[in-house]
Amino acid sequence: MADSSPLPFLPLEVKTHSGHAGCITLTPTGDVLYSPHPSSGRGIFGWLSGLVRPNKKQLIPGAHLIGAKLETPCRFTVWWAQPYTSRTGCVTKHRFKACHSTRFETPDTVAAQALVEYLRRRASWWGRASPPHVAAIVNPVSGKGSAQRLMEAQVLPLLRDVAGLRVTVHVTQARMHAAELVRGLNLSCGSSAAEGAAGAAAASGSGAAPPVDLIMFVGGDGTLYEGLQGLFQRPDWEAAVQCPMAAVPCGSGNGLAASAGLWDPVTAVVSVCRGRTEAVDVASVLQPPGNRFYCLLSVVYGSMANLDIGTQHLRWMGELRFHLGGLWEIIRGRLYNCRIFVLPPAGEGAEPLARDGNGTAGTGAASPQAVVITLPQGATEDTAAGGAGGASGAAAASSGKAGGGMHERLLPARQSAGNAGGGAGGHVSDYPAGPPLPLLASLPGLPHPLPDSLDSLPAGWQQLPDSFAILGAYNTQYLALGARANPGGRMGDGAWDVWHMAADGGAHRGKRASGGVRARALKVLLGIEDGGFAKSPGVMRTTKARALMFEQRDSATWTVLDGEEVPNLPLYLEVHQGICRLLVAPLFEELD
Ligand SMILES: Nc1ncnc2c1ncn2[C@@H]1O[C@H](COP(=O)(O)OP(=O)(O)OP(=O)(O)O)[C@@H](O)[C@H]1O
Repeated sequence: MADSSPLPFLPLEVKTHSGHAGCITLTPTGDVLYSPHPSSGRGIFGWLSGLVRPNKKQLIPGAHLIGAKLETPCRFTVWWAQPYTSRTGCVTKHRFKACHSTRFETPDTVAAQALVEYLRRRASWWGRASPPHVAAIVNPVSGKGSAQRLMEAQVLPLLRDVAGLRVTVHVTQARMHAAELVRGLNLSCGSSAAEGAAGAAAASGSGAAPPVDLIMFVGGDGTLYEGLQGLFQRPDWEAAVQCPMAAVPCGSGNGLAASAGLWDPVTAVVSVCRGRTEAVDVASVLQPPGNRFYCLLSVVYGSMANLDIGTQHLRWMGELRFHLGGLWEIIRGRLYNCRIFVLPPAGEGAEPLARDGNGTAGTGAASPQAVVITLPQGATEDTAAGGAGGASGAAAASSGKAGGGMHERLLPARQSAGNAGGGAGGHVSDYPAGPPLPLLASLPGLPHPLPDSLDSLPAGWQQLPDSFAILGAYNTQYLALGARANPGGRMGDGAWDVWHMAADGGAHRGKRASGGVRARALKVLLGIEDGGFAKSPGVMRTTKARALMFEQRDSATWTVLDGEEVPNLPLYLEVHQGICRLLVAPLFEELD
């Protein structure tokens, strides 16, 4: 942090707000030092006030600086981020709070301005000469509805007034508005498409907006998910995906923020100032007849979906709703049917499964399951379907419910070109263009419905059991601030982790989970906050997947991408390794 360049405005003579005189300098190691002059108080009153408020040296470590705030042309405070830790089970969370010095006054307004800008540039401008431009997309209804207040009370004052960053605030007006806003941004790493510039100008209500260096989502995971759709819909998506994204936790779950170490809004702001990013995988998800979604957090089904979508009416509770939903699932104890095939990374096999004579994966190797959920509206357990016929019934029911309407508006559905190679899901060429899908493209067609066995699939694919208590595919470690559902996961390793608690075969092929399964599900619930459940052998299994095919065969639940419901149709997922950049905390580390 040492700075050898001459700083003509230093040392700067100042007075503290209590009237003591002193000077501000920089130490050789880059720390900001305020040193009071001896006997600098104003006569007897200064001496007395010195007793009450000792006029001491203040040393602000350069490594912790975030900037300075100019309150008037001649008054300013110096700000830094104080590191502290909190602990959840075995996880140590590195966090920051924002602190500021006493208020300094100087008649030399030019020097004050120069010092403030110097400190901001050195601390928070990512080594640039001019401040980065942050586009903040704020969802006013996420979480308990306090995102906009947090933005105005905590985030904006620090980012704009202390760090000196350029911040453009866009408040979402409706569902999917975040996608529209991202499509319209003029990104510094995107093309200067007229559409982008015009959109940004319109969105901000001003003239031409400067190019955006970071897209910051102030809300929950759903807000970022919607923004991600917009990013990949841009004609310049190949360049645009290089623009880092940040998740400021103001939603209910905030799994992405947690997975990046942004535990609270202030820690997120400090992380923006530090500007550390990591490459993260994003998965393309294809759904017939022509929809393509992008997600970077999770695909969940059954109990994990129900505890999220089934508790939307409890949104006012914040994250507590997920725990209550999970508990309810355990009490009800239900198993869910689906069909799932995974393609593990080369050299890695899926969990060994018993096979019957015709190559179908059996369920004998898996152990009991857990539990479940709040049923989708109008669904009863009796409507749960176990076969392909049931799947189409479920799909029909869901298409009435989810309708795909929101998504189809976003990603206009195209009619499949046909059964290319025999799959009614079509071929990848029938879906919107985007990042290449070599694994799915190598299939003769996207099978719809999914086959009963591996026989028609190329070598390498594996089949998982078809009845689960818990099933989720995760990219990141956290699903919510208090749910480390994927301990040890790596969000840039090119594979997603499929966690499953499968039915036990025979006696447990019905819809009810056994007592043993409920007990294991309870272990998951109790140990999910820090991921401790994974240390108990046999509670859940995990399989890595570069691609997967999934079909819902139970109408009593939902399929959910990054916390957002998608139509009840087969989905085909392929991971794009490290395709996007995510802002992470300064001390970010993915734990084993
Ligand atoms: N102005 C708005 N009015 C109504 N809904 C909106 C508006 N802006 C965004 N939304 C919707 O709000 C929903 C919830 O947002 P988000 O997912 O960010 O919060 P959350 O569900 O509380 O958090 P998490 O996903 O982390 O659990 C999203 O599905 C989004 O479509």
